[in-house]
Amino acid sequence: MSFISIKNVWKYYGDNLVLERLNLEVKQGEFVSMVGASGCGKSTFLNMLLGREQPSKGTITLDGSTLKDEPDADRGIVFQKYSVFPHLTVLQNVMIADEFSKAKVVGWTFGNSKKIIKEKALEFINAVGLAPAINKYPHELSGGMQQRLAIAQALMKAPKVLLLDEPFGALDPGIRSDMHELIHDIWQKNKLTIFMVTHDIKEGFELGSRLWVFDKLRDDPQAPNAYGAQVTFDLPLSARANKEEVNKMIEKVRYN
Ligand SMILES: Nc1ncnc2c1ncn2[C@@H]1O[C@H](COP(=O)(O)OP(=O)(O)OP(=O)(O)O)[C@@H](O)[C@H]1O
Repeated sequence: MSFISIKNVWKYYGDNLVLERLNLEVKQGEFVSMVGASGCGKSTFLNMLLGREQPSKGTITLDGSTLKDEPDADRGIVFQKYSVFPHLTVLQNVMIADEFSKAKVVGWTFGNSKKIIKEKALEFINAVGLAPAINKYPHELSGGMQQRLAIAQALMKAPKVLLLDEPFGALDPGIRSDMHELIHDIWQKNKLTIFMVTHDIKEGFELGSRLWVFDKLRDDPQAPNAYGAQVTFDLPLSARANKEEVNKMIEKVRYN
């Protein structure tokens, strides 16, 4: 049985058919890069995986169960725009990700529970290289550091699936390549299943173990909302393909 199973999924917003006939199986530990034209439904697809949107037709199952219709600890998400709280320090921002889930009954965590959360937070802060900045506020951090903080927050809940919506789009090229190393290490060490939307096809090839291209197979200019996008390419990628291989594959996707 696949870890994530997408069976005949369609998504409409009103009369607008965004996605159609999605049939995909994903194994645990895969890193799926997703590319496609602007507006073709990539974020909509991520939102369905997160449980923030529901398929209009079809089913998505995780570990054999239909996805819960709201986000839960199984699935963490990192957006391009940083989701950190401006009035909290780095340490507080990471701790709060866990405190929210533990605080439902008592209102706030204290004592031993807080100590455990702090130790866990420090571990993730360390893993994303923010140890020297634990007492800094987000406005004192660079864009790359803020994105590292958002990743540490997402990892705090030990998600099985990490959803990345253009996580590095706002970063300078040098910082981007550091972030690529970081996310690659996190993926391998935590045996995560990752779905990443990117506009940078090269980034998609370099990071993913599989690449999906979203596109419309049918398009009617008179009725632009009549057909939805599908996954028109599903390419397995060797882990960290070399540059020459990446360039060849990019050409293949462009000219088909
Ligand atoms: N909540 C919503 N209500 C109505 N329509 C929506 C909603 N969310 C998305 N859409 C529509 O669904 C289509 C796909 O949008 P989506 O954001 O998923 O595309 P995308 O591929 O992620 O685009 P981009 O690459 O520009 O981020 C668009 O036509 C958009 O207007």
